[in-house]
Amino acid sequence: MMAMLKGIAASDGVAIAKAYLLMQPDLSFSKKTVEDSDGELARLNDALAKSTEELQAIRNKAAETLGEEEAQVFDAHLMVLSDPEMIGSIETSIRDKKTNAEAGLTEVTDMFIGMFEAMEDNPYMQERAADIKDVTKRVLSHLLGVKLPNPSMIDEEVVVVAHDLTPSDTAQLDRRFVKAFVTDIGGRTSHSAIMARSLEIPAIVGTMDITAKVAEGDILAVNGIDGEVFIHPTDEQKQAVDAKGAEFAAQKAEWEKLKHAETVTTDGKHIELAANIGTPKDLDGVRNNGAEAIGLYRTEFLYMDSPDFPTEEDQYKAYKAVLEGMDGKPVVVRTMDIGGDKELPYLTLPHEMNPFLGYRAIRICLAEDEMFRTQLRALLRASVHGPLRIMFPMIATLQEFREAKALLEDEKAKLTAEGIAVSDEIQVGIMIEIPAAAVIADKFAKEVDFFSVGTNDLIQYTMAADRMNERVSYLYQPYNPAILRLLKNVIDAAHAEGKWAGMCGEMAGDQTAVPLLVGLGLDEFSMSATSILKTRSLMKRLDTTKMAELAEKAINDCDTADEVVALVEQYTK
Ligand SMILES: C=C(OP(=O)(O)O)C(=O)O
Ligand SMILES: [Mg+2]
Repeated sequence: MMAMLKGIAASDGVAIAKAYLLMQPDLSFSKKTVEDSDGELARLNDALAKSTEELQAIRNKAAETLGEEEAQVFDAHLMVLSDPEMIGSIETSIRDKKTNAEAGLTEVTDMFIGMFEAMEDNPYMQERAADIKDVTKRVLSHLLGVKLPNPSMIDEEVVVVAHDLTPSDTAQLDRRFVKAFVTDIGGRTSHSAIMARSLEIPAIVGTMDITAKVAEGDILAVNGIDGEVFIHPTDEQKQAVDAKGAEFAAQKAEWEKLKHAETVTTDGKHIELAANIGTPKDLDGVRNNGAEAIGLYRTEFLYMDSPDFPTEEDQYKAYKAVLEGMDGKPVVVRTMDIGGDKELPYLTLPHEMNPFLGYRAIRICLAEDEMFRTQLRALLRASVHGPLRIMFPMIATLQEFREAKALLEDEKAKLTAEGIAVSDEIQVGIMIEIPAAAVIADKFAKEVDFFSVGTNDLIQYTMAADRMNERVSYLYQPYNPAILRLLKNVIDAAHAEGKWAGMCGEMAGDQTAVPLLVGLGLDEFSMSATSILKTRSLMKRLDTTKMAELAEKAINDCDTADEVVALVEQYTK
């Protein structure tokens, strides 16, 4: 029997290629007494040499594809490998204690890691501890003869199979070679899934156990449209997946024709279709998909792509590039939203039971106000290069908004006093992604210039269903009447104060949600660039009066999400 696994369809497209397991191998070993110390020392030297060679190759590849600065982290690893004090101590330990190389290595590196980690106030030493941990893993893998995965070194066509992919793993994937990825865990709004959609890499998440069912090199046929993966596919299964791919390509070609078209409903209402980006490099995709604006620039990726906090100048350059690249079209830049599933290697955050409910986004920014001020200054300086809209994430209370806005005003006043030009037209808004803010949207609407609803978080907080957890994905219900009522409250509150309401969560590009959102009067829809053209195609078939009736019925008459879906189908037939 050829196995078929179902998961959550996270990024459209199909692929047939062999599996590349991106998994941490088992690096456990037992400590042994070995009389032949010379033999163990030779094993150690061999593992050190192989690790050096491997790291040099990874370093060169990183310099080539990501730039010299990004490659520097590997220089730090190479330095650990050639540190005479550490290597000398490992050799002494192997010889004097007559242990195997694995035990000698970890005894010494554990000691250094413990010592550096204890220097809690010294970020430099914390980083050294992380470097030593990484290098120890690599040397151990050679001693044990197992493979450490290196996503950046993939140079043939593969389907990446992993338990989970972090956003930084995903950023390293080279789409020339990585034809798809499939994971055990995750949800449609995990950041790796969102990134797969912008990179146009077909993806399936939340299969539960693909890593237990697939071995390195197994052929996989991935249908990212329906969330199906075939292990050792038969010829018929391959043909079916290829046919699905061809059908999708034909549909994409149809949508392509709308690249320069206006987004207007059948009754002539214009709706702004915007794109979400993570870096200025995404601008090509934005232009190729005919976006009318940028509705969300997730600036935390600028921080994640950098070996240390990006300087004001680095940030200014990135924001300027995006504003200029959009050629006069509006750009919503969201201030840093680290935390949850997005981590910074150089910002040690406390380990938390519930990171999505913890220290993240604006909460960090208001506490680390110097870091925040740097970003605000960079944004204010960039504001002269195009219509900039600044947005604060994870706002729960009015105090937070006021405090953030006051810091912005303060930096603006300082820049002006220094004679540096700042635009007077900057709009300042917030993400609505915490139910508390959605409920008192009327209060916020008096003070902000706009709202952008972050449904990825708003749904998880409202339904108490982790957006990353496939086990509760059945509760992650964008069409639940509870969510629709919250959205109505937010949109109506904005309009009552003459403000605009947009949405930059994934729901904005969800084809079942779009008719409802048009009916609720949402002004701006921001989504992965790759969803724009199909959404434009859909909007051009909708009538706003009919959709308003649909939305009203969904909110007042439907009891469940399923009933809402059935109603949408009836209204869009
Ligand atoms: C757009 C959102 O922000 P992020 O996905 O980055 O949390 C959201 O929460 O909907
Ligand atoms: Mg969010």
